[in-house]
Amino acid sequence: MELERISNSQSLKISWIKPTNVIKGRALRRKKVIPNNRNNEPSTSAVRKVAEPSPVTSVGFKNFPKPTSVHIKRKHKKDKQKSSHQSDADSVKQHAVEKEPQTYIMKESVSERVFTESGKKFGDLDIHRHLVSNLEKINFTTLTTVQEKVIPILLSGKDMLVRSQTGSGKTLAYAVPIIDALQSLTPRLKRTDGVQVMVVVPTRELALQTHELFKSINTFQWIVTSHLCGGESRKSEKDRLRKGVHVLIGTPGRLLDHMFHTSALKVNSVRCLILDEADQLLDMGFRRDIDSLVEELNKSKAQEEYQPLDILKHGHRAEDVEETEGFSLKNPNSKNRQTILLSASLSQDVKELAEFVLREHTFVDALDGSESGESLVIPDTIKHFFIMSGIKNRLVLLSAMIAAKSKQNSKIFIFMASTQMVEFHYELFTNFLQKVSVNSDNVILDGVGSDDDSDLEGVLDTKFFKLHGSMDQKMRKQVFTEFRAAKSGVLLCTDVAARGIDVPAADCVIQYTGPQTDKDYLHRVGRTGRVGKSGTAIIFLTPEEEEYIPKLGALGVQLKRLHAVDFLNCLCEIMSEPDYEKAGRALQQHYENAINENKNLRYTACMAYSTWSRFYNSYPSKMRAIFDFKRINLGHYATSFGLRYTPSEIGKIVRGQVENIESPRLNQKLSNYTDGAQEKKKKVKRAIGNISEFDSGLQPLKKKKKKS
Ligand SMILES: Nc1ncnc2c1ncn2[C@@H]1O[C@H](COP(=O)(O)OP(=O)(O)OP(=O)(O)O)[C@@H](O)[C@H]1O
Repeated sequence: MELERISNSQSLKISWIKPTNVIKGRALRRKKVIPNNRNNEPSTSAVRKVAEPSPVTSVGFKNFPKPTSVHIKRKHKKDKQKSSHQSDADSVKQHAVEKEPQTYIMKESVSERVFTESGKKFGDLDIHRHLVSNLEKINFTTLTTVQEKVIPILLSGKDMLVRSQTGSGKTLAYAVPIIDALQSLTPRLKRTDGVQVMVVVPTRELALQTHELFKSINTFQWIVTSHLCGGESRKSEKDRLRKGVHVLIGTPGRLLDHMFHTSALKVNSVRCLILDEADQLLDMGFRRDIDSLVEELNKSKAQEEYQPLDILKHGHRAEDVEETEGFSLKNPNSKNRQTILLSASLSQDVKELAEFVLREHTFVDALDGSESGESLVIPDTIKHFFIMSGIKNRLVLLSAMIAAKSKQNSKIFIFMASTQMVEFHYELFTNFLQKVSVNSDNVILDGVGSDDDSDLEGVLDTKFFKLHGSMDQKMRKQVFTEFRAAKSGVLLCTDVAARGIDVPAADCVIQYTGPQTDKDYLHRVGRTGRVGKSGTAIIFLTPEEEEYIPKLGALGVQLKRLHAVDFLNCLCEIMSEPDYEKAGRALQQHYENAINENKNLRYTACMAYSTWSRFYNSYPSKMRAIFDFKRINLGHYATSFGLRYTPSEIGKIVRGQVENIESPRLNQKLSNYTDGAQEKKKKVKRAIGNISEFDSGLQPLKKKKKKS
């Protein structure tokens, strides 16, 4: 794949295999599984670097913009030689006037159009007019490309494999024809008729979200929709099922659980099975559950053929019914079940699943012309950026970015490696960033835990949310619903929020920890730029990880560079410090002090660091050359968790061997201040009492001139 270096923005598409557009029947034959993309990955050496190595400074925030500042003790010899000639003279300010950022782009890139030129409307479809008017009421008037292609085929009763980019409206593409088909059944559906449509999705949030969409478009009160997703009381779920459900949405485990253990769940009349987000279902290891689910549906269907209910309903036994070629949702006599598989990417696994669950099927690709195939397409409304900083500065840089984005009323997803990492940053930001405040003498006052919180006002006009798999279901539901409804906010999350989740107003995705696979990158960024809206995706990289830029470039994702200084400036206001470097250092110090003084926060930080390092150590082999655990400086990473301990000391704390290490190492490079809680409290008190004499450590904050 030939790459060239350009500096403008273009649309993007990843294409691994020569594409075809619509393949009828069993075109996708089972093949020997070849690890995804192995042979097509470009040699990184064939791709020119994003920026020439810049000289390094090892002091504080001056090394923010140095993409190649590499000071790692455990580095390989070769690398050492390479970096030894780099001088230590660069600075943020110098960097700010650097020439235009460079980007990589695949020579031929195409994009998927969300809406077609035809401008076809829901009103043009042969569906119930009440359904159309309700869709229009909730602002669904024009069909998206995938809807235009999928709805007629779905209504014709064929099995289908659908590939379309994130945020292209796949859910509505099946929800509309399903509701229309169910409303048209005669005699009208009764509660006792059992489940007619089963929708399988990978996560609880997605089950909830999909159900909400069904509820919002369903104007026919006799059609009952519901969702099962685990984490809720099984009893209340059973009660719901006993009353009768027609469209049942759920995660594979919970659906199977009820199919085996809830006699009231009647699945022998399932007419349509939807497997949504198929790539994620497989990535999450649900293949066996899906196989069992399909087998269970088949078994109950076979039993149904001899049940008297069938004779009562249709006046004859199912075995007497002439089997129609191709199932129709609208045909009550059909013995076939229609199955639809939807995915944003087509991996070999997805194709194999398609072969297992689909009968003679149609392949629908939302890309125009014959340019589709085994590809993963990202909306071209998303602009991709990377930001590179020294490892030690990551925490402050993220804080600065949050501050800058919250000024713009952004709605942001921030992806992190682990549950504990999300918990830690949530605690830290809500208590020590959002409430960080300085008094009239420009001395930092802590958030939680300070003697007098009354002076503190939130300095960030944003709300923090957290979402990860270890939260209980009620909480997850609440957070998800609140974040969706919020006008702006910051969601700290694990990959549990990476796929399928639809937060329409989300305009920014930040990947604070790199993705484990390229596909994860694409799904994460797919949380923004939905249905034609614009979005920004930013990935944090360290100099050691810079090879990820050309790797993504080779896949058609062009990354532009962002500069730390643009965000750090926002800290000046928060920290009341005109010099952004000093403001950054002060914030890091503020965090470190808070963590040092607060036992619980300290332990959470240690856990976060520990789980992050396990995550980093478990990158799949294909990514390990870039995210290489052996090359990173773990001590610097400890600093980025606000910890003053060495990695081995952190290990002891996590294992419960010690609660605290008495004299934690001082972060000399970031710290200009004296350490210690007592000392700091004294200083704050002196400042409050208008004592002008400060310890030299606090001088940076004192320097600022009084506002007139
Ligand atoms: N025809 C339409 N007109 C306007 N908005 C639409 C239309 N169809 C869907 N949407 C909106 O687009 C957003 C994305 O839809 P949806 O979640 O179905 O996308 P998706 O393709 O399933 O994405 P992902 O692959 O990330 O799950 C939703 O907010 C949905 O309400």
